[in-house]
Amino acid sequence: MGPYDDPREIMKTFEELYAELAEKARTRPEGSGTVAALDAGVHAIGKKVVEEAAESWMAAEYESTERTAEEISQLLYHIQVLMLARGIGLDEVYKHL
Ligand SMILES: N=c1c2ncn([C@@H]3O[C@H](COP(=O)(O)OP(=O)(O)OP(=O)(O)O)[C@@H](O)[C@H]3O)c2ncn1[C@@H]1O[C@H](COP(=O)(O)O)[C@@H](O)[C@H]1O
Repeated sequence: MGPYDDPREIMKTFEELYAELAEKARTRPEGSGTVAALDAGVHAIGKKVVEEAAESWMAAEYESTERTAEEISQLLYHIQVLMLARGIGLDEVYKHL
């Protein structure tokens, strides 16, 4: 079994994703969807957050656990993009938890 045959090998945490996205925002690599989303702005990102929240809700009501988890992962991604668009760090959110 190769290093990427086990999904646990390529999983990332919430913190790791945020660090990756912050680096994308800083270096602006060609072809990055995150950079495109940040350029589109808070209004467009906000609409994606709402869309993914609705899809998470619908999946939770009508779809499988796996599909629901996938929609939630997309919601978390778009939430992080919104945080970056507003310059909000993880700690600023965590202090309210
Ligand atoms: N985890 C994610 C992630 N989750 C969701 N998305 C985006 O959210 C979209 C999912 O939306 P939908 O399911 O509604 O799919 P869709 O309707 O076909 O998408 P759109 O037409 O709305 O673009 C995807 O097309 C991605 O654009 C993500 N985009 C990027 N990442 C990760 O972010 C990192 C940086 O990505 P880049 O900036 O693209 O390099 C990488 O590690 C990626 O894996």
